[in-house]
This record gives sequence, C-alpha cells and structure tokens, in this order.
Amino acid sequence: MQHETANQHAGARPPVLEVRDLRKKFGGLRALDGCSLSVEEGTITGLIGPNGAGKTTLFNAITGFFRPDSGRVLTDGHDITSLPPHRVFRRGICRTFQIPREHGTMTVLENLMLVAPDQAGERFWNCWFRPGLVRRQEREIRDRAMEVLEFVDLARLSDEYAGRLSGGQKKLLELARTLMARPRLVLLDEPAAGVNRTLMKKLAENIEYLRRERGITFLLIEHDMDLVMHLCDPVIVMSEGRHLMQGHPEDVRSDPRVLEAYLGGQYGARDGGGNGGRHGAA
Ligand SMILES: Nc1ncnc2c1ncn2[C@@H]1O[C@H](COP(=O)(O)OP(=O)(O)OP(=O)(O)O)[C@@H](O)[C@H]1O
Repeated sequence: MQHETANQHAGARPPVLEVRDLRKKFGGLRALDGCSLSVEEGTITGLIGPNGAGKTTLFNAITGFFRPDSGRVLTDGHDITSLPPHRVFRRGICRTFQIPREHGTMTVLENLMLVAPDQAGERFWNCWFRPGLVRRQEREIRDRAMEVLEFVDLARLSDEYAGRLSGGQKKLLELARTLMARPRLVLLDEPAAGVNRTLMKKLAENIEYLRRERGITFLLIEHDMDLVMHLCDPVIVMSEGRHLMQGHPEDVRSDPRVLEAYLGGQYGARDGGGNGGRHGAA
C-alpha cells in the first residue's frame, strides 16, 4: 500500500483528508465520477453543489459506508480507502447524517455514552473480574458525556428520550456524539437543515469554537448559503460527481461555473432557472 502523498514528497504536511479520483456507480448512474479534493487541517471547509451532485455519496465513501469502485481516500497521507466505518472512526474521522440517527428509545445521555470507544465493560470477563475498573470508567464516560452535553446546551435534557428531541436538538446531539470520540475531522451532512435560526447560530458558534480551541477540522455539506458564507473557508463546489471548483466563499458565490452548475441542473429545470430556494447557489 502506498502511504505517501505528493505533498509529503515535497516536505509539506499532508492534508488531513485527501480524496483522489473517487468513482462510484449506482447501476448506470455515476454518483462519483473522478472526484478529487483535499481538506487542510484547521479549516471549516464547505462542500456545496446542486441536488444529486454526489456530496453525501462522497461522505459515505470516505467514512466506509460505501465502497468506492475506484480511487483513494487518504488521511494524513495514510490510505484508508474502503476501511469499515468503525476503523475510519478510530482514525478520528467522525460524521453526522442528513437525517439524524439517534437511538430514540434511549436517553440523550445514554446516546452519548454509547459512542465512547474501548469501554472495559464491553469485555465479558472485565465485568466479572474487574468490576471496579468498569465502574470507574463508566463514571468517567458519564462525566465526559455531561461535559459535552453542557457544551451543546443539551445538559438539561440528558434524561429525556432522544426520540422526543426537536429536529434542531437532534442535530446538536449528532454533533455531541462526534465529540465523544475526540475527533480530528468531523464531516457534517447538512447540519442546518430543519434547524431554527437560534439553534443554527448556536451550532455555528460551537463549530467555530471547536476549530479554534480544539483544532478540529470540519468538512460540511450545506445548502444554507448564509451559513456557508459566514462559516466556511474554503468552499468546494461539486457538480455531477466531480470537484468543480474551490475558493473563498465570495469568489465561489460569483463564479459563473457555479451558477451554471446550479441553474443547469435538475433544480434549474424544475424551478424554471430560479434560484430562490434552499438549493440556490448564493
Ligand atoms: N444508495 C443509492 N442507490 C442508488 N442511487 C443512489 C444511492 N445513493 C445516492 N444515489 C444517487 O446518486 C446521486 C448522488 O446522490 P447524493 O445523495 O450523493 O447527492 P447529494 O449531492 O448529496 O444531493 P443532496 O444535496 O440532494 O443531498 C443521486 O442521483 C442519487 O439519487
């Protein structure tokens, strides 16, 4: 397996995430059609593009939920292509889903405690022979989960069933779950969808804080252009399964290729070329 990227050869630090020529077909449809991009450490990188551009498929291929047909995924220059999701997760790459995947019949706190990696209590013999260790670790995980809940402002709901949270609160819970894993890179799939303005502001503040204070890198798919323009730099645009362009938000906003990608696609056809909905370019 090749372990070094071109950047390493040049002496520079490799990007935290690099995708090279990724391809994925569903039947005759090329969801990813030679997609290449990279995400630099310490950035909040936006990933935008019209419906069906392949953004979520890209997340699925990076995080091991789909096996790409070809191409490579590297983190810090190490090849992680086609690793199963739990091994990608152990590499510090965590994700959220467009539709939150909470365990609805468990409490908010339990949802977080589940995520903590390498729990001693998961090993049968530890429960019998090392009960003190299991209890101590469980206490630590609970304390950590409460800290994370405080951070996302859900501590008061720790004993509530996760299924009873509002859509916005579920998004915060998704973010909280990634934080339990002490991630290096968080992939957020439409964090603002279905979230009211107040919670969205809170979410944006949290993301900015985590990048600044904890050095966490973010790659986020988002259709809310206000949020993208405010939060992300750089912004990568995908179209038809490929990287179309990348730049500062204001450059992307005015780039004719981006407008063309949005207006020329399914959305443009359906909407008569209008651009006022949530999938508008800018
Ligand atoms: N499991 C699947 N089976 C078949 N087709 C799929 C599957 N997942 C995605 N696709 C198709 O692949 C294409 C890319 O979909 P994807 O969800 O990655 O786009 P997207 O850019 O995330 O779109 P959106 O912004 O609407 O979420 C679409 O045409 C979609 O219908």
